[in-house]
Amino acid sequence: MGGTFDPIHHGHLVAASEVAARFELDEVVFVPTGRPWQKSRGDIAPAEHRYLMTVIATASNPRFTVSRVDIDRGGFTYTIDTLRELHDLRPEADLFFITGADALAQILQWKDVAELWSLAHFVGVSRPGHALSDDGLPLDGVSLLEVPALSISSTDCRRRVADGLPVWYLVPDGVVQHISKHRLYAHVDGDLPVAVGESEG
Ligand SMILES: Nc1ncnc2c1ncn2[C@@H]1O[C@H](COP(=O)(O)OP(=O)(O)OP(=O)(O)O)[C@@H](O)[C@H]1O
Ligand SMILES: O=C(O)c1ccc[n+]([C@@H]2O[C@H](COP(=O)([O-])O)[C@@H](O)[C@H]2O)c1
Repeated sequence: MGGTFDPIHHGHLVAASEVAARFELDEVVFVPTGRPWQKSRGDIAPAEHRYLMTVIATASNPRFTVSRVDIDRGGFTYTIDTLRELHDLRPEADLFFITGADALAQILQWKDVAELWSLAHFVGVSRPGHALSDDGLPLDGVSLLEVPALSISSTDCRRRVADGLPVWYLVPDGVVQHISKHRLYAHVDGDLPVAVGESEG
């Protein structure tokens, strides 16, 4: 499952858990983006913080792991590169790529989209507020799955932190503590950096 995970929340975790159960996956690899080219805001939290929060959030599940491939590659993150790299690392694995309904709706604009279908099977999951559709996508390349609806977004979590509202139970407890310890999201939608005293690496 690829994502900016800024921060990772229970919507991501429930979606991953449900896909793993329905498709009988051995492992779900969470891949935090390095530099997501389609997210226009300039205040994305440093990749190392997004990586650490993803590790913290997934640590208790033996089937969940986290990959640094997109962070370590540098430059903008494209799923075609993610899948090629994961395939090279694990040539024996059948790869599935989990995407929410909003991301799936944009997929025809992704880099080298025609090649994506040969590298992984895509699983589009439902997400409150977004229509889940495979219109225009290859039938054998994509499956759609209804997952328990959690109306949580990273955007809303960041805003809540900036407004002094709790994010307990929206994100895992350890992620609440990481955000608080490093004063992430103290400012959003402004010119100030996301993490006080740090910049995007
Ligand atoms: N609540 C949710 N239910 C199902 N899928 C989700 C949910 N939130 C995010 N996803 C999916 O998880 C993947 C990674 O999402 P991402 O890290 O961009 O989180 P986000 O909440 O959409 O972030 P932001 O609000 O910053 O855009 C995407 O494919 C997205 O569609
Ligand atoms: O490859 C692309 O062109 C592309 C464009 C937009 C998003 N993605 C991937 O989709 C996943 C979810 O992205 P995001 O920005 O919604 O967190 C993440 O793995 C991104 O790298 C990929």
